Amino acid sequence: MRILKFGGTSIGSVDSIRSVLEIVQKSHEYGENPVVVLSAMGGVTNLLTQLASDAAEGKNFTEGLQEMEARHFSVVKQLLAVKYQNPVFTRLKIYLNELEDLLQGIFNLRELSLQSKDLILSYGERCSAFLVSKIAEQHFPQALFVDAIQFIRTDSHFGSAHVNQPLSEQLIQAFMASNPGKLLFVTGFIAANEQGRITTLGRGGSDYTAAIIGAAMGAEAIEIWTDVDGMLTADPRIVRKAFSLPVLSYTEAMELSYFGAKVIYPPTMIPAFLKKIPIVIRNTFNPAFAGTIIQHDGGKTTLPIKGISSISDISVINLSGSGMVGKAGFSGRLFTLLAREQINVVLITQSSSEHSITFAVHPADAVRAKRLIENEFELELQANKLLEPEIENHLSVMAIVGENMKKTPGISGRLFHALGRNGINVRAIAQGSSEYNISVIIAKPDLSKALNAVHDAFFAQLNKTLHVFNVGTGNIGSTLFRQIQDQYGFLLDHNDIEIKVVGISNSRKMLFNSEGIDLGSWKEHLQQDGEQADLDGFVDRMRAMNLPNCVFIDNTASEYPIMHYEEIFRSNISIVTCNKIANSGRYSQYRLLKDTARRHGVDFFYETNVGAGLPIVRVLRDLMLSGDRIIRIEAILSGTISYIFNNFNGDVSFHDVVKNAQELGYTEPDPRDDLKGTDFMRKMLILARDAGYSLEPEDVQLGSILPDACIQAASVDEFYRELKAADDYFNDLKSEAAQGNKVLRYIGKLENGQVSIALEMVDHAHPFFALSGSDNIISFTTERYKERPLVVKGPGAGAEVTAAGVFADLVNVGA
Ligand SMILES: NC(=O)c1ccc[n+]([C@@H]2O[C@H](COP(=O)([O-])OP(=O)(O)OC[C@H]3O[C@@H](n4cnc5c(N)ncnc54)[C@H](O)[C@@H]3O)[C@@H](O)[C@H]2O)c1
Ligand SMILES: N[C@@H](CCO)C(=O)O
Ligand code: NA
Repeated sequence: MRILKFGGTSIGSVDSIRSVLEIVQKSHEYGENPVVVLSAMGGVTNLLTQLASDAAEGKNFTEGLQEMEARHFSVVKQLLAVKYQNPVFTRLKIYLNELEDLLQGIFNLRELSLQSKDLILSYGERCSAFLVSKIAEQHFPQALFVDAIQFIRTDSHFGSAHVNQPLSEQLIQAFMASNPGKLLFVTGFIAANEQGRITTLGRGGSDYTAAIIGAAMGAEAIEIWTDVDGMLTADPRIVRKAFSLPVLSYTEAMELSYFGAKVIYPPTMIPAFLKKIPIVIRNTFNPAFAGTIIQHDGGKTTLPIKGISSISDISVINLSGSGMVGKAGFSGRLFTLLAREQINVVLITQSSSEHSITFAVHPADAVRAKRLIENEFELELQANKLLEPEIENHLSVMAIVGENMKKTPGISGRLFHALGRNGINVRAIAQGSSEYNISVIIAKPDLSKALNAVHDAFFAQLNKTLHVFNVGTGNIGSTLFRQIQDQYGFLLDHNDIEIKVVGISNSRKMLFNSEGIDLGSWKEHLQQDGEQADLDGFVDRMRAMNLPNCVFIDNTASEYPIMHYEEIFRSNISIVTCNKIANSGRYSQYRLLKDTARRHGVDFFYETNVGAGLPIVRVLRDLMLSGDRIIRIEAILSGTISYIFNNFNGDVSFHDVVKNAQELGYTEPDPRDDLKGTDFMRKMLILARDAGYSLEPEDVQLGSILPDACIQAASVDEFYRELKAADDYFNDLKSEAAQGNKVLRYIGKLENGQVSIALEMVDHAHPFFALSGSDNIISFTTERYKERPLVVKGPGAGAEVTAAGVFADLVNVGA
């Protein structure tokens, strides 16, 4: 036999009642008649509570009664054939008249006892169960309405009565034996005391009814039909990626329910737990879904934890002082006191030095708890053996739960790594020795970030989400967006990485969307919905959004974003940048940024600072980390100048080749940065620093390829005019080289801690002779690559290869 319990939302509307009957039908086809337990129609219990208190306060309750009638009558009209309607109306009318009389009595007396309130609430379940039984009777002649007051016996603790389990079981068994072959529709939540007065079972009451009947009948399962897909890994309103768990043990379900998950109320599980009857959580609105089975063991699963639960508002009380050290009985007194005063202690931690005890309570209890402690420990306080108890508010508890964590090392490591990497400070920690649960206390504003980060850390085989804030939407930025969009599905399917661009800014506008900006139409969105750009505001907003796995990408050539790098790292946000200015300014700044990133455990990736997407920064880092020593670096690292010299032949003028390079996206936004050698200087400086030399920009010996007039030009346009005027100068250079069968190459060198860059003419014997397009080349001569250097060569400029390099850095964040 199965017990099917339907909550208020499941019978809240005509459509949902239809689904309920289909579910009953299926279950009926499956085997014997199920027992159906019903709550009041959605919202009716609240309505009745309101009516009762209105009546007690002498307020008019007629309108509410009419609403109660209308809700039930409208179901009758829609779901019962006309010929069956009258007797049902009559019976409902009788209930409603009784209810009205009761309310009138309360109104007259201006008094509402718990006993009368239970009686009033009982009409919710009685009307719903009766009504649904009558609708069912049209298809199932064996349907029978049952008022559970006939067989569930409780004490007289009105409002939340205790069930007399043995007696109730006997009565239930007797009732079932005398009603064979019936399909029972039973009222949930309500019962009766020994005098036959109506009582209610408190929170989770209808689930409890189902569990009691299930236990009495040794049911094969108790199905709790609700409006969610079962127990989820986390609160889906906060963690979008939360998913339904197929199997949980009773203990796990209790731990998860204790902190937050409102799907079931743990005490209702006890009768089922004792008889090892599985409880299945199912969704009335998605009946095809299997839901969650709560059973004796947690099932076979590879998941290290089952879920993450939380309480968003909690207060912590901290007690410290020498008075507790080595004093047996101190914590006994403390917690006995709190228990006696009905203060629920959510979590306790004590350090092994025994110098302090920290415990968490609900905020409403905090001040009272502090006063109680002050009274109880007055002597200790006076003698300074105990310091004033301190209350801290605005905190949350987050707990990871699962039986698999038992005896599995590394679980807490993973938890704290995820928290630490995201800059979440842990205020207190508790782990029960049962090892089902590790709880941490954190600041309330961090809760959402913590839940998401920890969810990703434990369920990462399902994917990790990188939240990207990008400044700069020019050549590189816009190409990167296109690449991310093209690659989105692949990354998700094959690497379980999801990239959400949640903030975009250029120098005119900025736009945010924590769900991710549609990269197919970012331009239009930014144009239409963007706010006025403001870099301070952009960074502030990024921090305020407080998203997990957050990455700031700098795709500008501006010095302004760099001023924020340090505070961005301090906010535990990683940075990926193709902007070379940060690493090629003062050495102290380079050092500070690297150290800050390291101290905060976040990534600072800038592969595209040298040779665009070519692996150069990475190669140098690996050489250094593995203990190699750089003897010499020789390189051509200006894609623009490479392109120019490779295409400055025949009749074409130097001026036109430069223009071409700019059109092809090789140059810096201001091409003089390339031609003056500034861009190359920056790259050599970055390499030298990464190789261990603390050089300043002025330490680089920079030979120019431009005549002074071009360098001094006031604007880009004027620069191009000067360039045209300098045609002869460049033609002379070209023919001089050609005469010696040589080519022009702008070559950088690092040797003995010295960096120089100079224009050279090289012949075919030189390894840099044969280059084409915008190719870069770099050769590392090291202790290990001494005879033949390690060489990296390929296109070192252009939007595609650069954006691809930024993209690669991005996906490596947190790897
Ligand atoms: N082109 C290449 O091959 C290559 C290779 C490696 C690195 N890079 C680097 O890529 C970066 C971008 O180059 P690009 O060609 O895309 O430049 P671009 O001029 O096309 O785009 C620059 C973008 O930055 C934005 N911007 C400038 N200042 C800003 C500010 N203060 N706040 C917000 N946004 C701001 C602009 O609005 C624009 O959207 C440069 O740092 C360059 O050195 C380029
Ligand atoms: N402007 C740069 C882009 C690559 O950093 C170049 O020409 O090399
Ligand atoms: Na590179």
